[in-house]
Formats: sequence, C-alpha cells, structure tokens
Amino acid sequence: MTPAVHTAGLRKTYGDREAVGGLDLTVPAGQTFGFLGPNGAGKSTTIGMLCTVLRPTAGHAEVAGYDVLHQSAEVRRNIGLIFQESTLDVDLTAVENLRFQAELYGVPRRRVRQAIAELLELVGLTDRKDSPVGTFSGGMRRRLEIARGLLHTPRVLFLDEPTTGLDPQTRVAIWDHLHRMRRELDITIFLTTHHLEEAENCDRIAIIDGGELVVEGTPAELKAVIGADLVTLRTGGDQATVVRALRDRFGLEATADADGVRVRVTDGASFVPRLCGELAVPVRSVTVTEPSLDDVFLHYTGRTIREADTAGSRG
Ligand SMILES: Nc1ncnc2c1ncn2[C@@H]1O[C@H](COP(=O)(O)OP(=O)(O)OP(=O)(O)O)[C@@H](O)[C@H]1O
Repeated sequence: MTPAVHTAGLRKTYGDREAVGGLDLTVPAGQTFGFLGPNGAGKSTTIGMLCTVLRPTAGHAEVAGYDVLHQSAEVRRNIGLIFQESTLDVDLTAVENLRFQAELYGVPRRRVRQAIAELLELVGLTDRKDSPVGTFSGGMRRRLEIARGLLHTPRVLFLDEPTTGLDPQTRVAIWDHLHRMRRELDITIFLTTHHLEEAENCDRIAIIDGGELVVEGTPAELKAVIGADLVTLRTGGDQATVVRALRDRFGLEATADADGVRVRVTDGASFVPRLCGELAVPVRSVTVTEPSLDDVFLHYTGRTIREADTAGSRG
C-alpha cells in the first residue's frame, strides 16, 4: 500500500539555520501519526514542506504517493490542512464557512449539502450550524476547522498542534472526534504536538528535536526502551540514609530532592514491599510510575520536553 507520507533526506534551511535536517520518514496509510517535539524542533516546517506551502532546500517527499515538488496540485487535492491559528471567518455561520470551502475546492454541487451535514454531525456541531462562528468556543471552532479540512475527502489530514490553547476537557473532546473520524473515514491523520498526553493518542510517534528525527515507534515500543518504573519514596527519616540503603541492599542508584527519593526498577509493584521491609525508617508514601513519553524524550535528548520548550530547541 502507498504510504501516506514518505520522505528521504528532506531538508529546509533558513540562511545557515537548519530547521529540518535530512528527514527520513515513512508514515503508513490509515494511522494516526504524531510528530512530537518541543518549540522550534522543525515540526511546522516539515508540515509546510509536506503540504507544498514551503519549498524543501534538499531531499524528496511524497504525500499520498505524489511528489511534493513535481505533483503539488495532486498533493493539495489529497490533503487537508489545519493550521495552528484559526482561519475561519467569524462573521459567517458554520454552514457558510463550509460552503465557502466547498466552493474553493470545487466539491461537486450535488454532494455539498450532504457532505456538510455529515461532517457537522461527525464533529457534533449540527445544532449550531446556523450560528455565526464568532459565538463559538475555542473547542467548537477547532471542530469546525476539522470538518472543513475534511470537506474535499482528503486522504491525509495534517493538523499543526490541534489542541494548543484549549483547556484539558476540550482537548479530550477533540480527541474523541479525531478517533471517531479515523474509525469512520479512510484517512491518515498526521499531527504535530508538543503535548506528551496528546502523543499518547497516536498509533505511531516520531520524536523530533533540533530538526533531527530522534526515534520513531508506537508509544508502547518507545516506552519499553526505558524498561523501568520510577519509584518515589517519602520517609520520616534522613533521605541520605534511604539512598545508602538502596545502594547497599539492592545495588540501586537513587536520587533525592524535595519530592522524595527516586529510583528506577524493572518491576516497581513487586519491589515496593521488599523495599519497605528492608528500610529501618518509617515510610510515609510510595508511588510507582510507569515510563512516560517524557522519560523517552529525556532518555534520547538528555532533557525533558518542558526544559526543551523553555530553552528553545535551536536557540
Ligand atoms: N521563516 C523562517 N525564517 C527563519 N527561521 C525560521 C523560519 N521558520 C522557522 N524558522 C526556524 O526554524 C526552526 C524550526 O521552526 P518550526 O516552526 O518548524 O518549529 P516547530 O517545531 O513547529 O515549533 P513550534 O511548535 O514553536 O511551531 C526554528 O529554529 C525556527 O526559528
């Protein structure tokens, strides 16, 4: 089957700044694929090249089997694109926004009415279809944009940071719609995000940092590389004593800070009772956390995604 996206050595430089540095990526059709990376990692630049908005400096990219440089019209016909910033007309109603888009993309007239009705249903906006978009919440606008991006039945839908600026509850609602869309339509979703929880929703993830692909796989595969749970322990005794006990009795290197003593072990649940039995100090609380995508990011880049976001990936 033709992959939804295939790139080889895809590069984009701005002067001597390399925004994307030789990306080799294959995204199978029919998946939800997440491009995870901190601010400035090169996510939007990659989407821009795949959507034929930006011209690559070097390399090759195909979307839905079409070359982004030499078959850009075919690429555009086969993709939907939802930008970080809303491009809806707030003075028009939901239906009017969709009709305008249908016109723009030359959706056959006989299909428009039914397509609009189905998509409004899919994103749960049927009852607000005749309200001006200016009266919509952020989440409703995003849902309408998703419907609009699907109007010309694209094979690949690109979403640049689909839930940025939305509250956690609305984020969950948007994801419900994206999952439903993936189930009901024959489509690939390619999204960028710097939210780890969002990346967990994807079938596959590629981590990108400083314009380079760091690692790629399913969330479970990536987390399996860490292979150990994090045990955080608060005791009534001296932390240094606990760190020493972990080293002497279990051969484990622990760290201590204001949140407690932390140590990584392969099976946290069975380790905790043994640990508590060995410690001479009273244990106040123990938490066991399974590996997260943040741990994966830290493992490969040496910093958390939050630190990378704050520092700026490429300065
Ligand atoms: N038009 C431009 N001119 C110069 N540098 C640019 C331009 N567009 C992007 N860059 C630089 O390229 C790098 C990658 O930017 P890009 O917007 O692709 O990152 P991103 O991962 O999408 O980040 P964000 O989530 O903040 O949008 C950054 O260092 C950015 O400053």
